[in-house]
Amino acid sequence: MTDDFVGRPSWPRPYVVAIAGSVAVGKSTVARLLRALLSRWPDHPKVDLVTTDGFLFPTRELEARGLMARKGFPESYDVKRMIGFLADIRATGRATSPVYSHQAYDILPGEEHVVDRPDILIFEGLNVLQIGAGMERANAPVFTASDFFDISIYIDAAEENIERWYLERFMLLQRTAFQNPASYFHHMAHAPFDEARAFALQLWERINGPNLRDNIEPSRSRADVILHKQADHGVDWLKLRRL
Ligand SMILES: Nc1ncnc2c1ncn2[C@@H]1O[C@H](COP(=O)(O)OP(=O)(O)O)[C@@H](O)[C@H]1O
Ligand SMILES: CC(C)(COP(=O)(O)O)[C@@H](O)C(=O)NCCC(=O)O
Repeated sequence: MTDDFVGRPSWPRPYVVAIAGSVAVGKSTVARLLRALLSRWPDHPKVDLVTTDGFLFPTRELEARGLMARKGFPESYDVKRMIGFLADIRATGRATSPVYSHQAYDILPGEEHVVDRPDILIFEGLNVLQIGAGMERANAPVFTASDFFDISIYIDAAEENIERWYLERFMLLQRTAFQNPASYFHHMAHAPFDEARAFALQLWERINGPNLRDNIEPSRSRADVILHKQADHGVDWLKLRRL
């Protein structure tokens, strides 16, 4: 009755789990594992997973704004659309998100991921705990993504390990995904090891490393849970802020 009066949904809304952390720290691995584990619980079988790379501006837009070397930085995301997505999930349990392809290195035109009343939504991305630039300004956002989370988990590790995981993943992709002529990095498919590694190191040193230090790590203290990984990906400690 009260819910009818204030216009809240009378069905149980999705429980939203946010997963944050650096590029290559293991967010998608943890998210997929969590999804598989939670799906097994008999009382909430429907678990959906959405990644925030779907809310990156398309390459065309990033190029127009001079942001191709700032991919993953706060200004490279359509934050308004992302908050709108989360607000729709809260209000109706249903929403659609654009789809990003690592192969195309771009948003896929015309494709969307439809979320339809899951019991649990895992919302994964390096920016989920960021509060947006210019909070002091008159046009400061009314909501931040965290307003829509039931629990948030920050995956943490020493930067030297994350950088190594990034380089290892790049070298693995060179032997596999980059071999596909449709891959954005196909020009690296046959590069000698040292050249490919130097290329990946530049991406880390110019984009992902600075983004970790300037924007991602500063959001860590907002997480409910910090899960710290050691060099072999094993979790050596876990901190709970509040539950
Ligand atoms: N538990 C793990 N054991 C072994 N390798 C892992 C583990 N977690 C992540 N990795 C590897 O580390 C790299 C980064 O993980 P990924 O989940 O892709 O990170 P993110 O989504 O944060 O960019 C990948 O190459 C992945 O295979
Ligand atoms: C799309 C991303 C911002 C998101 O990274 P993710 O959280 O999926 O690992 C990142 O993969 C990226 O493209 N960074 C820019 C530099 C690079 O190509 O690594």
